[in-house]
Amino acid sequence: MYMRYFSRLFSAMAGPRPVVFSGPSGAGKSTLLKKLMKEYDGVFGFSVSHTTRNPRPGEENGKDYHYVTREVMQKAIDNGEFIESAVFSGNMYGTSKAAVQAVQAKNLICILDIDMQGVRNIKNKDLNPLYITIQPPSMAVLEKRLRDRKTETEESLQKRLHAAQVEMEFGKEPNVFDFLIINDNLDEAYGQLKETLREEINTVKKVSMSS
Ligand SMILES: Nc1nc2c(ncn2[C@@H]2O[C@H](COP(=O)(O)OP(=O)(O)O)[C@@H](O)[C@H]2O)c(=O)[nH]1
Ligand SMILES: Nc1ncnc2c1ncn2[C@@H]1O[C@H](COP(=O)(O)OP(=O)(O)O)[C@@H](O)[C@H]1O
Repeated sequence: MYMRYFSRLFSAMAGPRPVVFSGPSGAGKSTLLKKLMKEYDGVFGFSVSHTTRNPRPGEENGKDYHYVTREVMQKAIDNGEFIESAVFSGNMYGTSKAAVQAVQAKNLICILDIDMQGVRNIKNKDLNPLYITIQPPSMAVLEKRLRDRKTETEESLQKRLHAAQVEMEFGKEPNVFDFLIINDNLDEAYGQLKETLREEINTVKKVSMSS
């Protein structure tokens, strides 16, 4: 009872509750997140992860990711600068403490886009986020979207598809995610996402209006 009270009080002091987005590569996480952040400017802030993968055309260093070498990333991990890190499809990815603090310092809802290893690791930390999994309607649709995105080589595509099967199973595990959204029709999935986050959005809007 007291524990729950104090953990709520602590969360309130740390600002709004962060939101974790997970799900297979190609499920539509970035598409949905970008729409959300555009519509609700000043409500959400993106936790900019570090990665050793190369930037894609149109991606910006410091906005989509911090693009770093393995050496730099490993050193920062060893220095205790990361909340969590993982290897996905042969590249390192991780959430730095600074990335989350930068968003929380502005009293915004911190959005994390992380894989299932990240979800497992964050569960053991005191971030206390809401967990949302974004899933594709089927493996065939996922493959088509990933191919049409034209960001992957055949090799990295195959790695992503393999990982996607595991991520899809993980999405069904009980007691991991608070919400599951199937991204079939984009507008419908986006509507569900907004509905899911309505309470959080209204809380942040009220606080920013009263300050
Ligand atoms: N654990 C963890 N996973 C991350 C992080 N940043 C991104 N990811 C995940 O890494 C995977 C690959 O991301 P990316 O290379 O951008 O490819 P995409 O998901 O196909 O657009 C996705 O599942 C992301 O959710 C992070 O900081 N930590
Ligand atoms: N509902 C949808 N219908 C059709 N295409 C979609 C839909 N959602 C996303 N896409 C497209 O599918 C591809 C993968 O989406 P993306 O947001 O990059 O996924 P993720 O961030 O989960 O890897 C992108 O090219 C995107 O434009």
